[in-house]
Parts: sequence; structure tokens; C-alpha cells
Amino acid sequence: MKTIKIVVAGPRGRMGREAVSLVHNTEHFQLAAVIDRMNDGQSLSAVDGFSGIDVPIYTDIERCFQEVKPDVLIDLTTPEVGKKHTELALHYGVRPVVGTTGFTKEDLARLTELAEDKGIGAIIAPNFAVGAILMMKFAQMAAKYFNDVEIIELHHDQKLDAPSGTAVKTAELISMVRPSKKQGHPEEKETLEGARGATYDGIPIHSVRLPGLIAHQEVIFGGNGQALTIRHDSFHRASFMSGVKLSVETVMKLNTLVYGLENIIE
Ligand SMILES: NC(=O)C1=CN([C@@H]2O[C@H](COP(=O)(O)OP(=O)(O)OC[C@H]3O[C@@H](n4cnc5c(N)ncnc54)[C@H](O)[C@@H]3O)[C@@H](O)[C@H]2O)C=CC1
Ligand SMILES: O=C(O)C1=N[C@H](C(=O)O)C[C@H](O)C1
Repeated sequence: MKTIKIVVAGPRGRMGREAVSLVHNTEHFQLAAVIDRMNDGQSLSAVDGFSGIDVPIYTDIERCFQEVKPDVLIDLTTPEVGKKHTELALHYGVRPVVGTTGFTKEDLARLTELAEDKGIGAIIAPNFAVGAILMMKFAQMAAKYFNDVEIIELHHDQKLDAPSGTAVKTAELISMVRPSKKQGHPEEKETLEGARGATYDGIPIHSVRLPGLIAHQEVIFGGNGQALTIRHDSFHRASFMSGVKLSVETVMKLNTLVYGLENIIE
């Protein structure tokens, strides 16, 4: 298999550390450099937790792309930075694999157009865990039979965006198959603002943030005399890494932007 030359953005983050380890330990992947906010020009091996991983750190992504000429960028940063990085990657002909969440419909439309213009692949995946993809697919299946549904997503308290990318993606998949509907009593009123959560196409989404959690989601369907709950839990960020590996391998064969791993997992 041809070696894929990879740059990871956000290497010191919770996900970035796992991704650096994945790339470093995968035979046909080459970790060529990392992009961080500090330590420009130093070796990653000098940073705590990365001993033996001797690749350069860049704080300037454009200089990194010009000098390193990677095949793939793995971005695990923050919503605003992730959008900028994805755009620059496409501009430089580097295929982005983006786990960073917080992209709007407009962002996705713009990036899809850019990938088309450049004729290269890109993957933006709100969740890389295979169990989470199945949860979303099962929820879409169930929505054909149950019109009433609410999503509860639960994450660690350091998460920047709410609702989670996974919750938004789940609501999008459900709204593709169920008729648009306003749920609950037509005259219901919130006596405390936010009590009914956010809504996507009439689907309430509730976000829980607590220390100790990693990434969890329940999709609850209610019907006549019954309820169906579909739940997924990530107890460790290793749960996301097989999806990152598959995305890097797949993005090399694509020439458009794919949003969501459900589109590449059979
Ligand atoms: N798609 C998926 O399966 C998953 C996606 N995520 C998403 O990944 C992103 C990162 O999550 P965590 O690792 O938990 O966050 P984190 O806060 O631990 O890490 C983010 C890292 O990005 C770095 N960063 C910020 N600005 C930067 C810049 N300009 N250049 C380079 N690095 C920069 C920070 O220094 C930090 O180390 C979030 O958007 C999160 O929602 C998280 C878990 C799974
Ligand atoms: O920030 C996180 O941790 C996660 N973010 C992603 C999301 O917003 O859906 C994926 C996973 O839930 C973990």
C-alpha cells in the first residue's frame, strides 16, 4: 500500500494525541508534521507525551503545506480554526479529514463547492466511532415508524460547541425520512427558557455537559403505549480512531467532499 503523508492539526488536544499515536503507529501512514498554536520550529518529541516522535511543529499552516506537501490534513481543533484549516487545505490541494465539529450548513456548502472546484476529496465526520454511526443509522430507520423523537447528547464539560455535531447529524438524518412536525402540545409554554431544548426541524435536542463524561447520546422515540431508546457511549477516545484511519484511506480515493461516515461505511 502506498504511504500516505499526513499532517495533524491540534496534536496536544484530547483527540489530537490519539490521532498522532494512530498515524505514528500505522505502517502505511507517515506523520510528516503537526500544526499547533505554539513551539514553532521545534520537534514534537520535545513536547510532553510525544517522546520519540521526531516531526516538526508548525504554527503557520500555509508554510507547513508549502514545505511539507502532505497528502492529508487531519484536523482536530476548534470550530473556527477547523473551518479555516479545511479551506486552506483544499486551496493547497491537501485532502482534509476533519473531526472538528461546529460547521454550519453554509460552511459545508462552501467547502463542498471548493472541493468540487479543486477536484479533490475531503471528509468531514461529526463522529468517527462506528457505534455512533450505527446509532444514527438505526435512529433513521426507527424514524420511519415513530414520528416523535427527542435527542439527548451528553459530553464532557470542556466541549466548546452545543449541540454536538453528532446530535445535529442525527437530527438531519431523521428529518430526511420523517414528515416535518412540531412535537409536544400545540400550546406548550416554557416557564424556564430552554426547558424544551434546541430544535432542528421540530426535533428537540438537549445538551448535557458534565465532568467525567466523554461522548454519549440517546435518541428516544415515543409511540402509542411504547418508547424506543437507542444509545451510544464512547468511554475512551480510542473509539474514534478506526474511523479516522478509514477516513484517511478513503479520502485518497475521493474527488468530492463527503459529510458523515455513514456515507463511506457499507
Ligand atoms: N469527529 C469525532 O469523532 C470527534 C470530534 N471531536 C471534535 O474534535 C475537536 C477537538 O476535540 P478535543 O480534542 O476534545 O479538543 P481539545 O480542546 O482537547 O483540543 C483542541 C486542540 O486544538 C488546538 N488548537 C486550537 N487552535 C489551534 C490552531 N490555530 N492551530 C493548531 N492547533 C490549535 C488546541 O491547542 C488544542 O490542543 C472538537 O471540535 C470536537 O468536537 C471530538 C471527539 C470525536
Ligand atoms: O467534543 C467531543 O468530545 C465530541 N465531539 C463530536 C460531536 O460534537 O459530536 C463527536 C463526539 O460526540 C465527541
